[in-house]
Amino acid sequence: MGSGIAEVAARAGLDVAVREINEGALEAGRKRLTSSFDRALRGGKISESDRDAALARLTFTTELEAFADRDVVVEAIAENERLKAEIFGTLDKVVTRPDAIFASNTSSIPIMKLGVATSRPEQVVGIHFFNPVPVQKLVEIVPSLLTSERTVAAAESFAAEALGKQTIRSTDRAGFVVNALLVPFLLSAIRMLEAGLAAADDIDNGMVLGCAHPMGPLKLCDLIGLDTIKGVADSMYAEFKEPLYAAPPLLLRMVDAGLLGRKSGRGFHTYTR
Ligand SMILES: CC(=O)CC(=O)SCCNC(=O)CCNC(=O)[C@H](O)C(C)(C)COP(=O)(O)OP(=O)(O)OC[C@H]1O[C@@H](n2cnc3c(N)ncnc32)[C@H](O)[C@@H]1OP(=O)(O)O
Repeated sequence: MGSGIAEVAARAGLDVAVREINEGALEAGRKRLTSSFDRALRGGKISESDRDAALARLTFTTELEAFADRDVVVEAIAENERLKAEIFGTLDKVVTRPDAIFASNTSSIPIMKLGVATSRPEQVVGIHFFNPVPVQKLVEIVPSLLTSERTVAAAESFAAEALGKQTIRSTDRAGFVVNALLVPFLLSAIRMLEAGLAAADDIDNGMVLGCAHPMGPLKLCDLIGLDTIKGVADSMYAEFKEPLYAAPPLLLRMVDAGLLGRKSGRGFHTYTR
């Protein structure tokens, strides 16, 4: 989702620094961004000169130090609490702006856990985007118990006024608003497939043609990434101990097998990249 967030911010006229863990990941991210810009160009959503201007506003780096002077930093790494807390601890040391906003795009990890990894928990907030970021209008704004009202207002203004998204506020509970409703539905679809009740295409067609969903639940799992679904389910299960949030064995096996959905070429469906 990081590339989608960077794209939306650059198209909105902001100066954006993108950091990836190594050169390979950086190149892959740059390619994703370029092809998404090209898609917007083909679809007539952006002119060639606006695309070039947006691309010129993006810088790519492997160094976290590039964020020293930033107003807003949005973390969008894998759903792993330990890694996210480590990144927030490092960002706290690296970002020199005293009033910077430290945001996480986490779907399910408590913002409080990330806030207390810094010396500035009042400046840490959830800014949660949805896939595909350039298309979905919603952003969830998630203050922790220690987030200041100034930070929440700045996060809302960043998402709504700067990026043109629509915001809702959520309490800092795993899953927030949308995933608390969506993830049990997606896990139910996986359990239905696992139980042999119906084929993947039939489950997907059922919800698309019967309930007018834009895509079926198994295709949506593939779009989000099966590792991400597992990470979100694990966080929600850890928080509430509700069986409906427990990742089904089929999901666990597919993640172990590297069948992660669109990004790996195969999940519940197969994709050509
Ligand atoms: C896990 C979490 O924490 C959070 C989450 O992300 S939960 C997931 C939330 N997302 C969803 O539920 C997605 C539901 N699905 C959809 O909205 C749609 O199926 C979809 C937008 C993904 C694709 O739509 P579609 O009609 O099947 O395909 P398509 O016609 O190719 O695309 C529709 C539009 O979206 C654009 N689009 C599709 N994928 C895109 C992408 N990856 N990037 C940019 N634009 C994209 C297309 O250009 C097209 O735009 P126009 O209508 O202006 O031409």
